[in-house]
Amino acid sequence: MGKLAVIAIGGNSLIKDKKHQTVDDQYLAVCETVKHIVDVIEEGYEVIVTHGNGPQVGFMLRRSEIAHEADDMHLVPLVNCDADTQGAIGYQIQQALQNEFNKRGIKKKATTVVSQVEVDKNDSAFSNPSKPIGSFYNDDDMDKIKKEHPDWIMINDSGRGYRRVVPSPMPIKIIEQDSIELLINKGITVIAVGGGGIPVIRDEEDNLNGINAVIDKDNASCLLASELNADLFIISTAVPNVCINFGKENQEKLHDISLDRIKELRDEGHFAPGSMLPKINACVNFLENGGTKAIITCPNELKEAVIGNKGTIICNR
Ligand SMILES: Nc1ncnc2c1ncn2[C@@H]1O[C@H](COP(=O)(O)OP(=O)(O)O)[C@@H](O)[C@H]1O
Ligand SMILES: NC(=O)OP(=O)(O)O
Repeated sequence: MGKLAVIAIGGNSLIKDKKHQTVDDQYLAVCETVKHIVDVIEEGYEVIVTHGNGPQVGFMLRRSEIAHEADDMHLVPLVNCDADTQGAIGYQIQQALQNEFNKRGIKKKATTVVSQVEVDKNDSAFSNPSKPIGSFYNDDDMDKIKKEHPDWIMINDSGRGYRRVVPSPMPIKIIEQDSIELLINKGITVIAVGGGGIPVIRDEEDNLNGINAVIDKDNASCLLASELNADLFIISTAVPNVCINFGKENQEKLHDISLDRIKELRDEGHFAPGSMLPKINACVNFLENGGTKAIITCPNELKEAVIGNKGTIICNR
């Protein structure tokens, strides 16, 4: 097998803005992102694509709640919304990859693996929801939300608006890891641990059971990249570079940076919880687990970042 890259695509990066969040809009964004992923494959990497589902799983949950409120339809549990988004987004990425391979005359196949990820039922995240999902709300919306949904827990998501949060336990084990490895060793481009994976817990009889949560896809992708000893861990998001003083007048892009320096900047509080901080932590964990190179950038700079010219490149040195 050639070099292995795990590329994690952000759920928000598949949705350009509030006016472009239909399924068709998302497919166009997937097709655009996939072109850049295939560029990386053409650079000689076998690729596992992982993806987020933050916005999508929130939309799906809300649809189910609205149908329940309006027409007494049954509710869809959050864990099943995870599974639904994994299938729906995986389908789009798989189809777009296959079409792009065919267009470029690349004899490769793409396959999505429905992935369960084990978590600890005693994870403190279950009593401390922190994962933003669904739509962004502004100050005016918040008055209505407080009245109509007093049970929702809301946070300010990196100054982009308010979002509902749900528990996000740490991933412990990727249940389908062997199948993913088997496929990648056959040269198949795999889409896996979508939405961070479907969270499951293990009971005393060793049975797996779904649990309502949304695993952070950066953490699950890091676990997969570390377990498979990936040569490269890439997080593709909406910004070309990680910045210090993000959103301020003195904002500065980070290019090449060492593991030690990024940890210092993290500890100084430069990276917003719920958005950039989990990405930084995932890269740090990947490098501390033996990885050598992690990249954070946007889809259209993926190839240049892999070559070493763009993006934020964090190295273990
Ligand atoms: N220090 C930072 N540097 C760059 N972007 C940051 C920083 N802090 C927060 N952000 C925000 O984090 C976003 C990425 O997080 P998010 O949208 O949650 O990711 P995802 O693409 O995985 O859905 C960026 O688009 C940017 O708005
Ligand atoms: N599950 C998850 O981490 O999704 P996002 O990357 O879309 O937030």
